[in-house]
Amino acid sequence: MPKECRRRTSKDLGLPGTGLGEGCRPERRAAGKQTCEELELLHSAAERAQPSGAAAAAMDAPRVPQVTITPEGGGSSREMQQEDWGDAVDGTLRRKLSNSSISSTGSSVAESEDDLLSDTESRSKGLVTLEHLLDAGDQIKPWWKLKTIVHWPFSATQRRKLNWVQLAGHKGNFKAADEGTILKKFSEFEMQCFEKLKQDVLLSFVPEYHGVVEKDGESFLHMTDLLANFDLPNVMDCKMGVRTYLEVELGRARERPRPREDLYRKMVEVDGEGPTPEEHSQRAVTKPRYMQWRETMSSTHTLGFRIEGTKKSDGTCRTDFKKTRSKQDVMQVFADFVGGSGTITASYLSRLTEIQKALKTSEFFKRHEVIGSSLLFIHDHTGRAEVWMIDFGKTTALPEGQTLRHDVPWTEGNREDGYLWGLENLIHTLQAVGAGGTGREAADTHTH
Ligand SMILES: Nc1ncnc2c1ncn2[C@@H]1O[C@H](COP(=O)(O)OP(=O)(O)OP(=O)(O)O)[C@@H](O)[C@H]1O
Ligand SMILES: O=P(O)(O)O[C@@H]1[C@H](O)[C@H](O)[C@@H](OP(=O)(O)O)[C@H](OP(=O)(O)O)[C@H]1O
Repeated sequence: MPKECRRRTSKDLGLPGTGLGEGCRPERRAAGKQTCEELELLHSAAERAQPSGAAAAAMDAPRVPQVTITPEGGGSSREMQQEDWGDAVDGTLRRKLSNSSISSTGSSVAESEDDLLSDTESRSKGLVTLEHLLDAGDQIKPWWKLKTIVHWPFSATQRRKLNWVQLAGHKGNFKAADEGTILKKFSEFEMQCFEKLKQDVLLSFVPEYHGVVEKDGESFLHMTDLLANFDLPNVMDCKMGVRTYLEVELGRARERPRPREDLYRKMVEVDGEGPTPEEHSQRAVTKPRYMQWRETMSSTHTLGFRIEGTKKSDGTCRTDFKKTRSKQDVMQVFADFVGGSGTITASYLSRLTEIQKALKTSEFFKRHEVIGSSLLFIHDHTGRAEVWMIDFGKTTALPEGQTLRHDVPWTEGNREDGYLWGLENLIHTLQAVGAGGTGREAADTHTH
């Protein structure tokens, strides 16, 4: 998601009480970022420029367009110059694209580039300790603009640190809150989604949302901790869809390629032959290039979802699924995760079927491009098993009147995300596990 959107302060949003310097990074904004309103404009403009391809074919053989972003000028990054804008068909759009910076992690491309050495280490790999953000005496300002008032009845015992499971995202994105709830770094897109979901059939499949809270000029989304009522939970995060980056990110990368050394290093760690000779020579890759490579290495392209991480009740965590691509590999991970329990598998399947049904009737889902969102699987020894939809940091509204099918191939401009197709494959995969499959015998089942 737009990182600056996540980090916006009350003052950015026209609210009283905090200074721009508190919590956010105004100097980074000034260095060429854009507002969420501008991003919405971008989406609309991109739509006008490339109307929906309305891919009619069912998604049984996903086409993955080759959208390769290569730096200009023999592979070196190029700063967009003011005079370049003169070439633009739509100068406003191009200027905004050149300034955009999008991610759902709360750290901008510029920030990541400032912080190359720590990127890999900064992503959560499982068990984390959440700090309580607020002290008992802190006053929470009502987020009046959003018509949300947050009450904060803190007691000393509730202020203890929380041992928690975070299978994806950047460390530090979450804080502990009062009992049974957590705080996630603010994202305007995610906040808007939570607000809209209040009136949607998907409401019972997303964490309960308690509004926005603010501390030291930084804003957070206050939501239910889905792990709170489990005893030594087993947790799995599956990132849904055939695509993990927004179309607008591609546009920006074309306008202003910014090869990143940290992403190059992450790529080489997994596959020394991943980078092209040019990328090897400059020791950097652009973000969409990295994201596309991640998608093809994992099951995102072949199945429409991928496993991000697992944590088991014995405390072991795994986030090394970058090369888990085939249906049999995915089945093996699931079989291990449910520990052979037919009851757990059946509960998960029943919940997934409910989610699938709700998605097919959801007005919200129809009108949003859902990118980078996950299904969070949680079960424990009591036999309780739940699946929840999380992470709407890159879920963006479509222009008025446009809808998506979510089960047809993506072609640039149609904004399809393949979420429903991925969900169907996920259900089939789990059914195969429930039928006794461990993954080893699945080589002959159909994968794409
Ligand atoms: N409401 C919740 N209750 C319990 N755990 C959660 C909740 N929301 C997120 N998590 C945990 O935190 C992890 C990261 O969540 P999320 O994807 O929302 O963060 P993010 O920073 O937006 O990640 P990314 O950078 O991958 O987009 C999840 O994998 C899950 O383990
Ligand atoms: O899983 P990996 O291999 O660690 O790669 C990260 C992953 O694809 C995240 O989804 C992405 O954040 P967004 O979804 O927020 O864009 C992040 O970009 P970032 O480095 O710009 O944060 C990548 O580094």
